[in-house]
Amino acid sequence: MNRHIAIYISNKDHKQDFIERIQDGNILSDFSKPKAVLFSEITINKLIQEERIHGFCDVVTPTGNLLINSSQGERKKALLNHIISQNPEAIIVDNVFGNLDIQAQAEIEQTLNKLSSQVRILQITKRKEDILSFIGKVYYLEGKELVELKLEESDDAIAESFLEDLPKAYRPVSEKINPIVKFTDVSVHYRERSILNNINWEIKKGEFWQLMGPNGSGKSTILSMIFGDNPKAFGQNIVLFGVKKGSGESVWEIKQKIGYFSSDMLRGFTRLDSIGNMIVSGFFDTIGLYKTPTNEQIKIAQHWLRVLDMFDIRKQDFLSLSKGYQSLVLIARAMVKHPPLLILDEPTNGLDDADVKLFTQLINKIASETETAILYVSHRKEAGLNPDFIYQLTPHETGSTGQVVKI
Ligand SMILES: Nc1ncnc2c1ncn2[C@@H]1O[C@H](COP(=O)(O)OP(=O)(O)OP(=O)(O)O)[C@@H](O)[C@H]1O
Repeated sequence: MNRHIAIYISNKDHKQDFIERIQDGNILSDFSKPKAVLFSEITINKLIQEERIHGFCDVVTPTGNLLINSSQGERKKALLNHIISQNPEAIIVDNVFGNLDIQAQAEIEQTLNKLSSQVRILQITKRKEDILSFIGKVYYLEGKELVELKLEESDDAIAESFLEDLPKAYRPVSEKINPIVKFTDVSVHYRERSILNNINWEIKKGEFWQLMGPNGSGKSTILSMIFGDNPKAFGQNIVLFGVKKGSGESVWEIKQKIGYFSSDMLRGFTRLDSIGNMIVSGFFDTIGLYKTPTNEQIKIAQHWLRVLDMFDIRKQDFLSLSKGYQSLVLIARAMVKHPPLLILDEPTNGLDDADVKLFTQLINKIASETETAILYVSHRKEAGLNPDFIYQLTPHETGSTGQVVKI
């Protein structure tokens, strides 16, 4: 009999609590601690905490960098190698492919496949397409009970959502701000390692781009030079919104023109705030509302609430929403000021199948109804999400080069 099982969960299932119940032996006792080891971003975040406190942790990356200075993929591969070296009886594999590039996904699937002849594997997944090939039975949660799922019989269709038009531009994107982003011969090194080599790239008004590249190829480095205050941007030929980076504009001025959403943000919000306040706070780039919004700002935020069909629950606590609905609110928060550029950094990581479909509908709507350029960074090509162009990074010894892939 096949000993390996998957549990297909949704965002309503409170994954972390569920995993803790398993680890404590309250359910599926073959996978309790210390028999089973957890392969999850939850483990990686705990290890990074350890690094912050002690300056090191037991998991060593191939580059020798601390986990905190490693790319998402490097972290995951390092954790899996560490787990294998511990010779566990069983492994709980959570969100196995999140943040991994196509090659790393294949490598990890192969490693787990090999391990599956000696080690029992319990996969926890929110995406059907991620279910590992050697899994025997798939279950879902009904309350606290596990019920077998017949994949071929399950129906994932969702209704058309977001029927109301998006609000008109708060401040229309000026004709003069074009291109929105321009990199000319941008190269980056960390110590003696070359990361980016002569990147030449332009994002024009209203364009929808996907930035792709293997783990560690420099995607986050590019984003941090646009959105963050990465010192590596200093002295480079980067023009953002018509102004050369480093010529006097503050990070705050740049952030005013960018809407940003990353799945990591879902972990960052802990304070109690209403859904409505969360959206309005996007005008001020703050978490929580400290300034009094103008009537116009309130009207636009209310319009977004209606688009999301959340007007009637606007006073409800943001944290009471499922992760998928929190993502939609945070995208509205990023868009409320109608920025020239919307950055979506691994936005679907951790979302379930139904929420990804809602996300896709909302992003397609933003792409078709606004002048905002979209920069979407992900390894996944989500079905139904249609960027105009892909900018592909290809790693070399001398740093990654980039090329535009026509779709
Ligand atoms: N502060 C730093 N010091 C040293 N090396 C760094 C630092 N920040 C990033 N790197 C290295 O630069 C490389 C590019 O990292 P980056 O996070 O930009 O890649 P990525 O394409 O976003 O990867 P992923 O898809 O895995 O998130 C990695 O090898 C990483 O280890």
